[in-house]
Amino acid sequence: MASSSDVSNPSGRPKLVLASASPRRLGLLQQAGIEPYALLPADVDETPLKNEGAKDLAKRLARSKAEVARKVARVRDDLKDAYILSADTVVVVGKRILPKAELVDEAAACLRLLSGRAHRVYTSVCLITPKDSVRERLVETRVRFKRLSRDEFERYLASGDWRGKAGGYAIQGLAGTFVIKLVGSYSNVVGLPLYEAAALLDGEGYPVRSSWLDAA
Ligand SMILES: Cc1cn([C@H]2C[C@H](O)[C@@H](COP(=O)(O)OP(=O)(O)OP(=O)(O)O)O2)c(=O)[nH]c1=O
Repeated sequence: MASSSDVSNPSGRPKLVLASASPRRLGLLQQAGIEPYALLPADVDETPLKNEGAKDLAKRLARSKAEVARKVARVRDDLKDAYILSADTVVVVGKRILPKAELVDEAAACLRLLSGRAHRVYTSVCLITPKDSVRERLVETRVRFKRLSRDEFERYLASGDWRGKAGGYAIQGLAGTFVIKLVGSYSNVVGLPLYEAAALLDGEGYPVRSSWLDAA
C-alpha cells in the first residue's frame, strides 16, 4: 500500500504517482491491480473560472493537480522517472456546476437540484509520462435520480455520506438507492473511470496488467 512517503519498489516496475488524496481513487486503481508507488495529493483552487463549463473545469483541475505533483516528483531522486496520474470529478445539472459539498446546506442545495432529474458527471483523467508528455481523457456519465421523499432527503443529509463529494452525493454509498438509471461508466462517477485510466496508462507503456498474476 502506498503512502505519501517512500515505499519499496521490489518489483522494479515503472513507478506511478497518484496525485490525489481521494481514498476512492486509490481504491479504484487498486481494484484494477495498479498499486501506486507514492501518493502526492495536490491542493488546487477548485473555483470555476468565469463562464467556465463543467468539462473545461474538470480538465483544467485534473491537469493542475498532475502538474503540481510533477513539480514535487521531478526533484525527488526516487520519483523523477515516475508516471503521474490525477483526476477531477465535476457534477453538473443542465449548465449548473454543483460544488463539492463540505457543508450541510451545500449538500441540501445539491440534493434539491438532483432530485427527480438527470445530471451529468464528468471526470477528467490526466497522465504525465516519465518523458513529460501530457495525456488526458474526459469521460461523461449520465445519471438519473428518483424524486427524493422528505424522509430520504433528511436521512441522507444526516448520514454525512455526501461530505467531500462532488455534487453532494456518493453513488457508491447510500445514494446508490437514488439512482434510477446510469448511462456510461460507473467508476467515472466514483472518481476514476477505470477503462479509460487503464487505457491511458497502457497506451503510454505503463505495465497495467503486470501484477495480475501475482494476485492469482
Ligand atoms: C459524484 C461522486 C463523487 N465522488 C467523489 C470523488 C472525488 O473524491 C470527489 C470529487 O472531488 P475531486 O475534487 O474530483 O477530488 P478530491 O478533492 O476528493 O480528491 P483529489 O483532488 O485529491 O484527487 O467526489 C464520489 O466518491 N462518489 C460520487 O458518486
